[in-house]
Amino acid sequence: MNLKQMVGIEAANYVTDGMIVGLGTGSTAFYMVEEIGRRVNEEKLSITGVTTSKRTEEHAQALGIPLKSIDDVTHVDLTIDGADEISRDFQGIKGGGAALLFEKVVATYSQKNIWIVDESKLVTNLGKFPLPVEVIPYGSRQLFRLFEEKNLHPAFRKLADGSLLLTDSSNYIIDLHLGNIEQPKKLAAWLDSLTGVVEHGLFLDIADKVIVGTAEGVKTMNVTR
Ligand SMILES: O=C[C@H](O)[C@H](O)[C@H](O)COP(=O)(O)O
Repeated sequence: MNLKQMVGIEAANYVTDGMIVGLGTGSTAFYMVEEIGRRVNEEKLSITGVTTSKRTEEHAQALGIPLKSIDDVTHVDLTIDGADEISRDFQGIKGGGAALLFEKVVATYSQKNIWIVDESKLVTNLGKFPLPVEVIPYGSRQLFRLFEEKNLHPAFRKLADGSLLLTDSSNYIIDLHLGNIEQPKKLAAWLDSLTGVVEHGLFLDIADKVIVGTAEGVKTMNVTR
């Protein structure tokens, strides 16, 4: 079993009957969705899933997990999702799989958030992983120029064929190659203030628990704030 599978299965243990569960996106969350699907089918676990991307929606549907839109539930009990980087103070970068917007919406309305990662995602400071910024296409080149002027080293996210990636909401992603983010909250506030920016991948003060897959086994860290 690989590390992503280990943490995916471990996190699925926190799901209990009757819960409304946010289902994250990515190669780690994939294993959590698989395990929840197995429990729904084999153990008759009764839950409602709220997905964070079209990809996860298709996956969960194929496994027979009952789903509702975020707009059709009163609350979300627990969301389990991957992350691209987690700093020592449990702040994160997400969106390497372009799902940051729906992920942040579901996380925001979730009473608890668990992140599942392998140990390579744990960092001292955020920023080595390029920070995804989701922008509407109209005016996106102006934002790109602004990021260039500010030496934020922007790059439009592209598909293998060279065309611009479109998110589930038909927006573009500009990745900022920052190297090191010294003040994540300041940067997040600035990005939030920009017209045309829909969302960014700084997930601050969101995680309640981090489950890490290491060569020595699974380690669970509870976040206290
Ligand atoms: O947009 C994608 C999500 O934020 C993912 O949770 C994140 O990129 C981590 O994905 P993975 O588990 O595939 O490394």
